[in-house]
Amino acid sequence: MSQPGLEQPSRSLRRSREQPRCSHVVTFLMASGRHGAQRSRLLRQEAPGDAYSQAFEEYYKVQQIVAEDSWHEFLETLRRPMPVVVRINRTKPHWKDLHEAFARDLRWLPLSWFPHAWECEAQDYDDALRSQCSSLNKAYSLRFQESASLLPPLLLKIQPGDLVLDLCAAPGSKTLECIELMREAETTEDAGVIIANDADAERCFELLPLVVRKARHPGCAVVLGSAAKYPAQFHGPAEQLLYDRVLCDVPCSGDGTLRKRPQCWKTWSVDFAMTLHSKQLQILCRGLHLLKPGGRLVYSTCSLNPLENEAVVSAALARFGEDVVLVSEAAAEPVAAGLRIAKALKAWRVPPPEAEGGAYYHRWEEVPIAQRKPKGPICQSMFPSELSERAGEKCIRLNPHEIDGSGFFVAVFTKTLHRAFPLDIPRQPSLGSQIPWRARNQNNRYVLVSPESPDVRSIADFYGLQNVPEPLLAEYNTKAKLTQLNLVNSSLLRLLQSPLNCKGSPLLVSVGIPLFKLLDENFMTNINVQSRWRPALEGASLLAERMRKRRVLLAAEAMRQLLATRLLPMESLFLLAKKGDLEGLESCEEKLGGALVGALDGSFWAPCIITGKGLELYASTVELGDPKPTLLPTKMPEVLCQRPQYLILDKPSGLRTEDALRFAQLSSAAAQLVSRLDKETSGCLLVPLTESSAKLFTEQFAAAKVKKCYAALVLGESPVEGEVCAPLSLLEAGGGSRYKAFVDPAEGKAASSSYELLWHSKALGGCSLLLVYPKTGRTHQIRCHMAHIGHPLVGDGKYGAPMSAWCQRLPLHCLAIRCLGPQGEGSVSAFAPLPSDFQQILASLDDKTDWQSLVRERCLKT
Ligand SMILES: C[S@@+](CC[C@H](N)C(=O)[O-])C[C@H]1O[C@@H](n2cnc3c(N)ncnc32)[C@H](O)[C@@H]1O
Repeated sequence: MSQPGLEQPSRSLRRSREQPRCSHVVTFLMASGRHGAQRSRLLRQEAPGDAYSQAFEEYYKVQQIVAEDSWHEFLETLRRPMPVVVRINRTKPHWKDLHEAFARDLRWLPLSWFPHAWECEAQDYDDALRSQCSSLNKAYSLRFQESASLLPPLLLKIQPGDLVLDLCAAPGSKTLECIELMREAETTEDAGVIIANDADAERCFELLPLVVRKARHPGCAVVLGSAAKYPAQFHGPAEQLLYDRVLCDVPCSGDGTLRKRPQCWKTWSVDFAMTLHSKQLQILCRGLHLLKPGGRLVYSTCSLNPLENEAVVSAALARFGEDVVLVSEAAAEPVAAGLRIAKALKAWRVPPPEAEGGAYYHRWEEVPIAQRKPKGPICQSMFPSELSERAGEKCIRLNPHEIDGSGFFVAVFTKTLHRAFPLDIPRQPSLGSQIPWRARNQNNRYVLVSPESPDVRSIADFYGLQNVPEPLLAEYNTKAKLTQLNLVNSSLLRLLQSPLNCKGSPLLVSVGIPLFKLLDENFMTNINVQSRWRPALEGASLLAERMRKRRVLLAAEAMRQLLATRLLPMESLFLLAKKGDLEGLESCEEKLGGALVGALDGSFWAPCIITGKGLELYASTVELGDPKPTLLPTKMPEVLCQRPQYLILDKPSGLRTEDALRFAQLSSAAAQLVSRLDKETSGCLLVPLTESSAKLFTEQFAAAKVKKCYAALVLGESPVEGEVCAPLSLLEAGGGSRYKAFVDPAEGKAASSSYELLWHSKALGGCSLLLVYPKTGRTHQIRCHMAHIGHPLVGDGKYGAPMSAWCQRLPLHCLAIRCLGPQGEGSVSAFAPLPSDFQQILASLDDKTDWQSLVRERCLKT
């Protein structure tokens, strides 16, 4: 699965999927003893949007969708925010740069089973990262996609040249993923067709074409129509056109995605899923009918409900008999690469309608007539059958707590035999070279146009186009005026020309890649007709290869200016040309009209118009994106000391200890954690690089033999020196960091810290700079001990200090560390100078003191 030529991050850096990330929460809840109920309530109250539904819990407990001992973990996972997952678009020229930027950024982990997808914990996904990723998403350098939803296209196993039908495509994430997979597998540019169908007109017109065109695939068409009635098409009088791959990502109740939409807990109901079952079954059956023998169909939902999943699959198996089979080992490769899948259900029960209440039904015969379709919501196909055992064995469930994502269901079918449905005999004769969709519905606006037609010739002359790309479909507006030329591939053209049979009239919403678009009538009224055609963004790089005229190249700085200001004035064009920063202006004989503007290295093309003002950008900069997209550098630890057996890092505030470890693992895969610093605390972090040094350091930490010195800025005037001996326990708490320590004389673990006062000020309400020497290393020890003696750290809201606008980080820094080193290496020691953000806080109290020297001298003296 790895990409040749690009180094993959080491496997050792990948998070083990065997250890769910919420395991500490679960362990905590299970081991919570007498405080258990109270703490569990605490968590529930703090869950986003009060994420709780009694009906949900009752229903899924009856259905036994997870093992009893996983129930709490399952529920708690559904209440936590999800990690953010992005998939890098490998059809973009600079995708490797972006991939490497993700690899360098310690906040992101690669998804082991999907190449070039990256995952970031919700708490690390701050506003700056969100805005960067959202720009990259708009420019289609990457795509946000939940990890579970990456699976269905992968399991389609798309092959070069496949005909793919995506029956429920909007908003188009999986269509895009299919196109990317298709491109990867393609041997020629022309191969492969994907039809993106959806029944929602608004999504189909407004969203889907915009999304799928981002992939610039000439073999992609968007169709508006009901999946259950998707038309049959024919090669000849009797040979039905069948698809190699069909995706049925059906509309569903979506309760697998409650983590993403916590507001839906409130509206969750048993009845909703019941209304969807029949529609899902119809869509799946239509998909199976349109599948080629030997082809693959993937049925998927983001629902947890067996009525939408296993029941639909069992019913379809019953309808198609031996003609279709479920693929076992469908997810073998992703599983081998680390994806955790769960077995599907073999048995389930059907609930009575919510308003009726009562016991759940085991068998169809138990259902009262009034509750059976058409009077009631229940139908026979909702019940398990003798085929459910087989379905349960081969279908795949992705459980939220096992993948730390959404709940998902996937079934993969293949077909052994195609039987024509009597209704699918063609009623319409072939229309030769034309597109029969138009004959069935005049709203279908596409007509095949020859490159030799006068319209196309005049555009080709204006732009000096050698070899007009073809086949071309002309798009007409409602006034029968030609407004757009689209490039399709020959496979898509063949498919669109095949006679079709349908009662309704599906609508071709968009086809292929727009190459040229007609400018609006009100724009530049003084130019001639051919100048009114401008290159479209989607076809820009394809046209640039063939255009001999109206193709302008800009140096990087001039390109940046054009993108920033959207206009390069006429005077500056001549100046740029004189300096050699602009080429090709002379090719725009007819000065006004469309042009393509590219970076000098040819990697980036943008449609423009030359107007009386100058060169104007005619595309959204958001869609164009950054010519060389990347991520801003993240915080990295510094290496204070490196020996074969260990590293001492200077961890910046804001970086998690786990991320510092991943940095250390770049030196040695055996690096491990034997101590921690809070995310907001900076300073010395000792990381052993071998098993023997890990053992040695662990023993010393346990025996309180590791000497540490911290700088801490606390509230109030502290005594000149002192010692706090107060046993500590941990309580789960909300906010970014999950734990809170509290002094617990009865059951706490022994903890002691001594301190000395370095400096005191009455400014800003009074505060003291201390050197603190923790003898033990309990979680939040210094923060809790200082709060305990009435001097919490400045701004440390978790331990009772008010927020301080002038103190933007936790003022706690581990200055020095010392302990016994591995044999032959003497003692281990390092000093981490006060970081600049800590110094700035001190400077806002007193900008005359040399804080660095003051702290260093006192620390090293002791
Ligand atoms: C789960 S979403 C599909 C998500 C999409 N595959 C993606 O990955 O972006 C289900 C889609 O089915 C569409 N839909 C609902 N009923 C339909 C029908 N009868 N035929 C086709 N599409 C339908 C909805 O409009 C919705 O866009």
